[in-house]
Amino acid sequence: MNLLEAKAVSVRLGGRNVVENISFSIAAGEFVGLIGPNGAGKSTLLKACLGLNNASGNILLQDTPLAEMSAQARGRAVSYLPQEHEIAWPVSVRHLVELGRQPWLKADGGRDFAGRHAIARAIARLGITELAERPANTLSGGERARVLIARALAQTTPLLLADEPAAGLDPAHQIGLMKIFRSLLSDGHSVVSSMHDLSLAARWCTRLIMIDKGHIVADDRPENVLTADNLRAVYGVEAFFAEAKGGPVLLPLDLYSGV
Ligand SMILES: Nc1ncnc2c1ncn2[C@@H]1O[C@H](COP(=O)(O)OP(=O)(O)OP(=O)(O)O)[C@@H](O)[C@H]1O
Repeated sequence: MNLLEAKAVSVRLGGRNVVENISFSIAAGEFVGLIGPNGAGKSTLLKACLGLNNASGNILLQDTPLAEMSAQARGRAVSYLPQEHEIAWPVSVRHLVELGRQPWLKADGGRDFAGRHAIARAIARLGITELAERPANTLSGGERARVLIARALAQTTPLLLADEPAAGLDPAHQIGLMKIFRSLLSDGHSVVSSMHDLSLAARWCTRLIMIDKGHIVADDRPENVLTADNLRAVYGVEAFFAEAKGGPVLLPLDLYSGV
């Protein structure tokens, strides 16, 4: 069973196809990096997989068409970390993380025992125990990002779709986040995450889907996607590649001159 299947998905915005005829599937135990330049269609594709925009084609979550699922069933199948980290209200960090349990709350008001564990685990994993009683709208950008990741993890879904989750995190927290995502795979969970840091993508993802102008240009193991040719053609950059003891290193060095 696939956790997610996208079949011929297109999204039309502002009079043009921003995502065009994209198909892919996500099995259990994958960490898929969604990469591509600004405006390539990554966020739009993630939103289409959640039913958040007016997409054509078919999306299936665990073999069930998204369109036939209740909001609660969707919330139990997939969690989402949006690119925007706006928190308008002075709710406590703990309460914000607790909101991740919404799809699991019982209509009879019965206690969500699994939820208590999930919330505590998510708070510990993201290292935000000290922040738990703080109003979430007073946090720094990186702290806010970690709180929202904790909320998504508290949802305990088999699939997490994350839109640039590493943006705004310092290097230690970026690596910590990559390790958390990788640790989810051993439970059969999967993560699909848009990302701009190609070194993180090369090192931590099990697979990369490279998008350009609304199309998939490569979908394979990181080393087969992050080639000099693809980086020139899609990003217009020349990059330095090396193999360090801890994994691959990829550093964009200059603009590709096209000669
Ligand atoms: N509501 C909208 N109306 C018109 N065009 C839109 C709308 N939303 C997004 N777009 C356009 O669709 C294209 C894809 O946007 P999207 O946010 O999916 O890109 P992205 O790959 O996530 O980019 P980034 O890396 O900059 O976050 C962009 O050119 C964007 O300007």
